[in-house]
Amino acid sequence: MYKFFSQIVDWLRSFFFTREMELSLIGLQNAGKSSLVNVLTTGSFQQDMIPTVGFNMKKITKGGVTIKMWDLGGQPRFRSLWERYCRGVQAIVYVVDAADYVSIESSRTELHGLLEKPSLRGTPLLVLGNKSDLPGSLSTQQLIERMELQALLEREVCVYNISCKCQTNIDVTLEWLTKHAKS
Ligand SMILES: Nc1nc2c(ncn2[C@@H]2O[C@H](COP(=O)(O)OP(=O)(O)OP(=O)(O)O)[C@@H](O)[C@H]2O)c(=O)[nH]1
Ligand SMILES: [Mg+2]
Repeated sequence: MYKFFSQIVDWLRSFFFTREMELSLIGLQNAGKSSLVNVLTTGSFQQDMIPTVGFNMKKITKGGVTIKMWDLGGQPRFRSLWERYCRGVQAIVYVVDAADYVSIESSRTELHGLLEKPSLRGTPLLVLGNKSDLPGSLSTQQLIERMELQALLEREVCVYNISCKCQTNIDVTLEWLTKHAKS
């Protein structure tokens, strides 16, 4: 019932006060970017996902903010697209599989390589350690260390542990995003 009323309030608010933002979801294949988009747009999690080919775009309106999300493919052949789709967005959302110790180094290298691009200087970064439901997944502190996030000095950086599967910390993620909308 509460959900129903909040949807109506969102819908009414969207006519009068909607602000906008654009963000890009980046990260290695299998990190859970498209799963996050699904959870944000439909509220549901799917185990069997098809890897993203190129990119997809989805829009949601939450809390008076319309968020345009570019969901990029994480396979090596699509990573050259990342910079282009991160230019001019209000936030870069970098998703990491926090339970995959093998790929974390490659994830760190890709992130730092991307953020070196002058066109992305100063763009706020939200790092999401996904799959916190899996045993042994990295804590936020471990993620900060393994991803060398303390070395990123020229921008706002925030880190959360999330689980798309259990919908953990999806609310704080959304809150962070809507705070970064254009005023
Ligand atoms: N246990 C668990 N599995 C998850 C979670 N989020 C996503 N997955 C699984 O991880 C796999 C990859 O998810 P996707 O959302 O397709 O990953 P992606 O980052 O979009 O991958 P690409 O499109 O190839 O870049 C799927 O099997 C999902 O079911 C989570 O929070 N917990
Ligand atoms: Mg995908």
